[in-house]
Amino acid sequence: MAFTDTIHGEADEFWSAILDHPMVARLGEGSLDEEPFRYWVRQDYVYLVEYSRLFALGAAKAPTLDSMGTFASLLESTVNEEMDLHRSYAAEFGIDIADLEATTPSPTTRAYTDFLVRTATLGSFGDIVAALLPCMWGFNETARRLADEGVPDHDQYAAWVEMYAGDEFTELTDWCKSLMDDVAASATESDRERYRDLFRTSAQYEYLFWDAAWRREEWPL
Ligand SMILES: Cc1ncc(CN)c(N)n1
Repeated sequence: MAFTDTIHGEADEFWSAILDHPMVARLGEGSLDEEPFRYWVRQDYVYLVEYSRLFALGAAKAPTLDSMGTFASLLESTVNEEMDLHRSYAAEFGIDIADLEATTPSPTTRAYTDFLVRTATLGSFGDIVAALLPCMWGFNETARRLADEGVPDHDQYAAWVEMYAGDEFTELTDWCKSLMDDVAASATESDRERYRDLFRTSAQYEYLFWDAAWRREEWPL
């Protein structure tokens, strides 16, 4: 059985919990207040800077030229397309780019990105794919399920749903799933156990990232 089929049930529990979170549910309904969303935009921008390093490290460790090329284009599209969405949100909110880039990462952003970059630095190519998978699968699944209920009647939230439910992001997610399946097919049982653990950790952080935005989490001192 393909690796992503073996974790499908568990993954689904994470995506359902994320969908039920009030931050996500209200974004989908178009009723989310601007403040938590502004917080999310700032935190996600600094998250994406570190997340992009995952692609650079993935390209460096890629076992084939084909996967090296895809990691390079994922790096390019994150920095120039996905982050453009955030730059356009910032412009609409009157936040300038220097201010956006100077955002202090929250405890959750810091912990999540440290986990990703540590995994990419010390781990194998398979470890990188396992830690990356929930970032793509989770966003794509969340946005597609929200889109199934109807695109929110709110320009900024509609743009969010359209970007992450769109064909390009869906294709990249499918590619990431099949890459995970290929890597896991030739891995040992203990490698597969580690991939599962890395997948779970990133999926937990995906939930916590939404929750931190909802609570507008800050450092205590
Ligand atoms: C926290 C988080 N996870 C995933 C994605 C999708 N690249 C994102 N923008 N932010």
